[in-house]
Amino acid sequence: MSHAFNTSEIDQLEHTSGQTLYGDGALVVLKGLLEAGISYFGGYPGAPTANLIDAAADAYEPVLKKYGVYVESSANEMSAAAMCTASVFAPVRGAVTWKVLGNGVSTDVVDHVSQIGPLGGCVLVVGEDYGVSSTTVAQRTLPWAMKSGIIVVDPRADQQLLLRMTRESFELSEASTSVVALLLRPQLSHANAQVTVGDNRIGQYNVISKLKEGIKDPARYPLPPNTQRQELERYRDRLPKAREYIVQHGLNEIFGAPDAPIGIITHGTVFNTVMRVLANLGLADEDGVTDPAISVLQLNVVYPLCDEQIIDFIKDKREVLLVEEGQPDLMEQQIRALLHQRGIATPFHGHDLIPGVGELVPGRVLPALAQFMARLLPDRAEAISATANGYVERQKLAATLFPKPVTPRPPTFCTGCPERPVFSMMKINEMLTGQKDWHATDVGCYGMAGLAPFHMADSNIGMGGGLAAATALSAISEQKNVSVVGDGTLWHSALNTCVVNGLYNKQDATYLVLDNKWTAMTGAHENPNSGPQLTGQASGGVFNIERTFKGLGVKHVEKANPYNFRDFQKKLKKIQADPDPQLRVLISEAECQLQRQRTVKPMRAKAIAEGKRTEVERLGVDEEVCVGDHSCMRVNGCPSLTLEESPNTLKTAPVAAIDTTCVGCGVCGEIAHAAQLCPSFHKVTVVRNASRFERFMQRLSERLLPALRAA
Ligand SMILES: O=C(O)C(=O)Cc1c[nH]c2ccccc12
Repeated sequence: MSHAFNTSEIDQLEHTSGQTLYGDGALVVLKGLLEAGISYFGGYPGAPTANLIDAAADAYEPVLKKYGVYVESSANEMSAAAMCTASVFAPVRGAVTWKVLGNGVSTDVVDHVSQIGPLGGCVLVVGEDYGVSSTTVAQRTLPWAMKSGIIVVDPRADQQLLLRMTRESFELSEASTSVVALLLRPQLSHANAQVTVGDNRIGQYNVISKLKEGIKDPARYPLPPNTQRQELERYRDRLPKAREYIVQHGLNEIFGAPDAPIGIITHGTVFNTVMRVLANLGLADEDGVTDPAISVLQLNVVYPLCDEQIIDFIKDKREVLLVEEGQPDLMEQQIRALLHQRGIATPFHGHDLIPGVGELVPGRVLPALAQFMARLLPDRAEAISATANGYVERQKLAATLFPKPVTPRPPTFCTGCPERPVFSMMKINEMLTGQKDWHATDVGCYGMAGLAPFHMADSNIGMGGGLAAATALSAISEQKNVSVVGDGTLWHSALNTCVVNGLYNKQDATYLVLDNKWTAMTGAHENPNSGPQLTGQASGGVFNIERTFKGLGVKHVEKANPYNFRDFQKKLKKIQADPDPQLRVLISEAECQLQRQRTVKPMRAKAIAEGKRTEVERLGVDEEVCVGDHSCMRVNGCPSLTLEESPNTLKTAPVAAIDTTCVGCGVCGEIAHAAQLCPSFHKVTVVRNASRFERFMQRLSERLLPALRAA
């Protein structure tokens, strides 16, 4: 199925040297991978590189297949990492992708690949997100990579450079027999730009032109005594070769005159923030040309650091400021140690001036940079401080221009989402019985149950670890455990981590499996449960959740449709009342509503255009009947359900109203009834291309109704 890219975008992947490509960072990286001549690509979706998986899926049939690239949607990050072994035992290039938190999932396998060292370029495209715009844990890839001898490429936000760095990552990997992590931050993956491309290459060995056999070399097995030798070679030979490549090929860049008296060192897309702030302070122009007093060393590779390059940059400067984002501040520690070791006395600043924790957005860098520059450029100090203060003042002023604080809009379940009724029911049960269960959830849409109006994700600890997070709690607490997992996370890792663990250790818990057929939260990706593979090819397995649980020996398995409130409620109560102290499973089965609408809407539009009769159901609220108690909303949170001023001036409370985005799932009406009998909800059937008889009846009632009202 189509993911995010249209045909004209994908066609550009075959553009040749000198032609252009317009697209987002994911498309640019995929072009770079083709220019590098990869033989395999895989990964597990996660923001901010889920769109790279989309691009590969959309490009598979028209492009990647022709180039003989093996493409897989890996079961999890560890599977993806394990695939990189192809580059260890054959001279083939390949790339895999995942988000920063996936580093941990992949670690054991990546550590082995990295220790032996790949023969063909091996690149991990990691979605870096220290600003947690799409992630739960603030984390840098750098410390993880350093402990495993993985090279880290962290390009500034410039798509042309990103294309080059994607290709160079493979060269760098081969030159140093090392794994390379190419950081793709949201500022790059989600920004569109035009780039000039190169020619694609076809890998020497691939799906079409196959390798005879892998290189069998017991001397490279990661077992002692090879292990100790590999560790020695990694630090004695391989990383120095990486440094050599980085310097010789100018992967790091200097902006401004290298002998300018004031130096700034930065990395990744933090560079763009620094340049923006310098421009705001009048110390650079909008094109990034800095004031003659300032030069900037941009590290597009943050590990390994190239000692001589850094020393050369710093040694004759008056002062240098390192603008490093986040913790641990490993770049700062390394540079400080290096300066100390070489006896270089240039005053060096870092997190003593720059905020040490959190994303370095312009507003946080500006005061620090202004203070640093004003001190070093006394003749311009007044102007710099005035500009900086002006920004701060204007920010304060802007805040006062809003009459009230802006209403917070936490993310929530989509209109018609089949997961909402499950939490509504549990919330209503809690209200009616006063019994508060412990809800250990996982990573997925259902994690949003932790937000208003449910507050029902008591622990949300890592992908695939939800139920397991409650094993000790189940044993040492009197509270009942009701844990929740989605189908995507179940097949990613929870099946082993939670289910096998819970059954083996006889955990007393109710496990709710929200089976919506998609890895929905990443932007609707295929998982074993969805049917075909990401590439559209048929899957080789049967992934039946109910049978899987029964096969593992779960005695009590129930399955229900969450839109059928009464039946679901009955089964939920039954399973919770089961006194047997072991794992009980309730599967909630209904397709992700967004995905369903993506199939249903075009079909409906076609039917309407063909003059066929169609029906759409919508819910409505009778504003005269609604008393404004909002029981329909309090345990709901549907984005289509909102408030309107009451038409009745005697009723002061705003009434409930449903907008036209309603998909007619009926949950709000059910909730209103379950929470308190509510007569104001009604269902409307919108009929298109109505039959003659229907139109006749409509005209008749239009004529009769006024007469009846008058009577
Ligand atoms: O939707 C996302 O981007 C996620 O956070 C999902 C996800 C994918 N792989 C992971 C590994 C650890 C934690 C979360 C994820």
